[in-house]
Amino acid sequence: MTKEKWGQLRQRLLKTVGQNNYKTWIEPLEFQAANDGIATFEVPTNFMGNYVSQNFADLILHELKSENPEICRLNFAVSAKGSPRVATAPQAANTPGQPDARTRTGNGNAMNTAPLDKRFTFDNFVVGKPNELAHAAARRVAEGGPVTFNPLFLYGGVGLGKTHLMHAIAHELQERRPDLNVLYLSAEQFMYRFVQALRDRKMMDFKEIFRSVDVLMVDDVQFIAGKDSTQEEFFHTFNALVDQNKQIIISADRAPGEIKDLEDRVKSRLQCGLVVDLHPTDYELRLGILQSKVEVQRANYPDLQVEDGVLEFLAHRISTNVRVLEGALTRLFAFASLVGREINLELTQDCLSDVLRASERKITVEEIQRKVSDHYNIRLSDMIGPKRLRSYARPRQVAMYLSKHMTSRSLPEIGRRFGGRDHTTVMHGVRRIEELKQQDGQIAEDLELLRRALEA
Ligand SMILES: Nc1ncnc2c1ncn2[C@@H]1O[C@H](COP(=O)(O)OP(=O)(O)OP(=O)(O)O)[C@@H](O)[C@H]1O
Repeated sequence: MTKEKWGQLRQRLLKTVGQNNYKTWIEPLEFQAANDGIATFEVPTNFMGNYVSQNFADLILHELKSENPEICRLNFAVSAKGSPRVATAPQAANTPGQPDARTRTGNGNAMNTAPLDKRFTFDNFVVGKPNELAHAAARRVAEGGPVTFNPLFLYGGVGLGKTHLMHAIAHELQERRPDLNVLYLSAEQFMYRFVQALRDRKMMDFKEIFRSVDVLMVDDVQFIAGKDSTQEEFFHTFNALVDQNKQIIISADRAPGEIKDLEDRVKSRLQCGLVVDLHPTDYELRLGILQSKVEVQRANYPDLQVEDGVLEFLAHRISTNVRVLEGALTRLFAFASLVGREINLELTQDCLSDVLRASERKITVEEIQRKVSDHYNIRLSDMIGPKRLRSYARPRQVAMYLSKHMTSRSLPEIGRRFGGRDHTTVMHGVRRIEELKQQDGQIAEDLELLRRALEA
């Protein structure tokens, strides 16, 4: 393998990954060497190395193997050259430290932004596997350096920390780049301002304010779905800022492509930067968050002790979202302080019995069948019935797969609920989806979406 050969191979990747991904992630990789089956690339940042390794490693390996079948692993080494090279998506970057001539100083702008929560800082954000990529991307944008991905689109289920990260970016930018004009608001506020400007015939002012920010942050963008004029205005604002190479950060409860009633052109704009997902929390992350939030509670209740095992118990039992977890802890401290008792397992079960019961909610096979048939737009009776057409069989297999993984039902029990099918049919269906999940991005996306909807 030589650098020249890599130059040729990566052209093939351009076709597979598309222009935007190619420019952002593949082009900046500098091939160094291939030794002992390991191909080493130099990357401008750790973040880029991680992202490429998680998302494009298989494709890159596939191309490299066509040249040198011995290559079986990739290694990404951060460039020692210092300043990161900027991937050019979609415009050339600003030079850090040299604000654009149009930049207005300070944070005060004529538009009322949503107030930032002082607690939502990077220091208070606990990082684990499910949110590490979102956190790294947010940190990167918060440096206020060259615009590498525009927009940064953060999405995830309820209470997983999207707003926290957005505020953390805004706080950090205020600190590092006080010269930048940062505007944070919810999509609802965007719409409200827009409607107000229309009503007061102040559209020119509205446009002027939104087009003169350096960083625009819009939270919960799914809110503008179905609101045609607001979407239209948002689209123009978005384009104007991207044209000026101003950073845009968006959050939503789902991926751009999954937001119903959002115009295709808006979806496609939202997808053209970096889209990162905050995954549902795992046990370790929940425990980490609880430990960090206990410290906060201790400031209010310095005399209260938490017995060993309580946090582990909560992290196990409350897996819905971080907001619920946080609320449970606040309640626990308040309750313990009122009754003058130590926080132990018994008190926790007494005080939080309703929260714990709610978290025990069991997902049923019937619920899964309903959700899956809605998702694929087929009738429930066709999903359960005998028809073997692919358009029914695939959703049926998806529902079998989810039933196997999200309920405690055995294969024969699942079979019975699918029109009395044999357990081997269920097993075959589950295996088929397991295979497809690896090969077919659409199936993987459907599964993730359905799992989230069922867990919500
Ligand atoms: N990783 C984390 N570390 C510390 N706190 C967290 C973390 N994730 C979420 N939280 C806390 O959970 C609460 C809910 O988070 P946040 O409001 O950011 O969620 P969200 O994803 O914006 O939810 P929604 O979709 O409801 O707007 C906040 O108090 C936040 O500080």
